[in-house]
Formats: sequence, structure tokens, C-alpha cells
Amino acid sequence: MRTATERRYGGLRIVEPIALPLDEHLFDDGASLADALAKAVAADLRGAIARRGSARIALSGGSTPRAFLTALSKQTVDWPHVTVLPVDDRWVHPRHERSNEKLMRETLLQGAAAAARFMPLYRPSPSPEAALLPVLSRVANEALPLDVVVLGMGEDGHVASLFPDLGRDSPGLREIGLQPSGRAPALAVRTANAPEPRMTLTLSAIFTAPSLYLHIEGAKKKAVLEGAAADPTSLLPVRAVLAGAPRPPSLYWCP
Ligand SMILES: O=C(O)[C@H](O)[C@@H](O)[C@H](O)[C@H](O)COP(=O)(O)O
Repeated sequence: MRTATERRYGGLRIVEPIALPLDEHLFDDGASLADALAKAVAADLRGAIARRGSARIALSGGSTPRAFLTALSKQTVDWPHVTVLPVDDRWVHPRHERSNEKLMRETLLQGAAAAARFMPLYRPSPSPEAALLPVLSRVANEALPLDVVVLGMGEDGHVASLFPDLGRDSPGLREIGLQPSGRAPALAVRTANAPEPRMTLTLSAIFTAPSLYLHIEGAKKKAVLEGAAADPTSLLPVRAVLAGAPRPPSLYWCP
């Protein structure tokens, strides 16, 4: 029985096992998951600060992480030494209801955690493409290497703003977004799967973090994830995460 398959990113040849491992943590409900994930992430941040004097964390937005972000805000961390950035953001004003920056300011950046340094991906520019160079420079110079990343996942198997149709109009974007290393740390994205343009970190940036978490809730998302983990021909972005991550992500999930 074949136990490995090959994937190519341009000249890079990735040999990956057929069924990809998952470091799985199952919880009864979102509240107990949020508390456990907040404690684990806070410990990672304290460890990075102890080793290097500072910590950098990239967090996903959307609807799932609200309870986790609020729980993380309450953890004991030396927040002035922490840089927080979104894994991705919608290209909307930071006061817009769909802004991930707005979500993080309302949940995580409260109380003592408000002292953390926040690095937005959104800038007052007409498009993410027009803002890409300054975002690339700031992420590369001030956010990398990351210490912790918490990814969510859509029911279509997207992570960050790396959607299944990435590269449909411009094939090179798929390689930039999903190649495990050696590519630009951020990308401007337009997709049929979301109502607004996006700015997103790429896997090259995401995989700089030694602590990588995948936070999903619901049986449907779990089925999508397991399907991608088991199918070496899957083109879902979450498969590229499982196949390319330097170590299996820690899956925190509840039905
Ligand atoms: O901007 C975003 O939408 C997120 O960063 C994205 O990657 C999110 O993790 C998934 O879309 C899941 O979103 P839900 O939690 O809303 O299902």
C-alpha cells in the first residue's frame, strides 16, 4: 500500500504521507475549548517572552474564535511584550462589523491585554493590492518569525484567506499562498467565496511559528478536515497546512 504521495510547488517537491497526522484535542463545548486553548496559547506566549523577551502571535478572525479571544485576554501574560496581528483581514474599515481588527480590539485587546502591540493588516488604502508593499515590509520586519498562530477553517476548507479558488485568475498566487516556505509573507486576495477583498498571511509566514493551532467547531468542519487529511489528492488549502506544517498542528475542536 502506498504510504506517501508527491506534491510539487514549482520546483519544490514535497513528499507527504497519505493520511496526515492530527494532534487532536476534543472538547464537549466551545466554552471549555476556549478556556483550554487560551491557557495553552498563553503558556506559549510566556515561553517565548522568557526565551527572547517578546512574543508574536497571529490570530484568525471570523465567528468561531470570539470566546477564545475573550478567554485569552484574561490570561496572565506580559502583554506589553506581545505583538498581535490578524492571520488575515477583510478589506473593510476597522469599525466595520466584518473587520477582524474590530473583533480583536473588542475581545482580546481589553484589560491588561490592551497593552499588547497590535499590528493591523488593514490600511486606509483603496485596495489590498495597493497596500501590499507596506504590509509585506512591516510583516517581514516586525512580525516574523511568529511564535504562535491560531488558524480557523471554513466549511470549504479555507484557512486564513487562502481559499480553494486561490490562483484561479492568477496561477502564481496559489504557489505564493500555499508553498510551505520561501515565499512572500502576505498576499492580497480576491475570491468568489467571500464578499470583500482580503489581505492574508501566507503559509510561508504561518509556518514560522513553532506553535500552530487549528481551532474548529462543528461536525461539518471536522468532516471536511478529516477528508482533507485522508486524501492526498485534496487541493483544499487546509490539506496544504497539514502536509506542509513543520509539525502537525494542534487541533482544538468540539462538535
Ligand atoms: O477572516 C476570516 O474569516 C478568518 O480568518 C477565516 O480564516 C476563518 O477562520 C474562517 O473563515 C472560519 O470562520 P468562522 O469562524 O466564521 O466559521
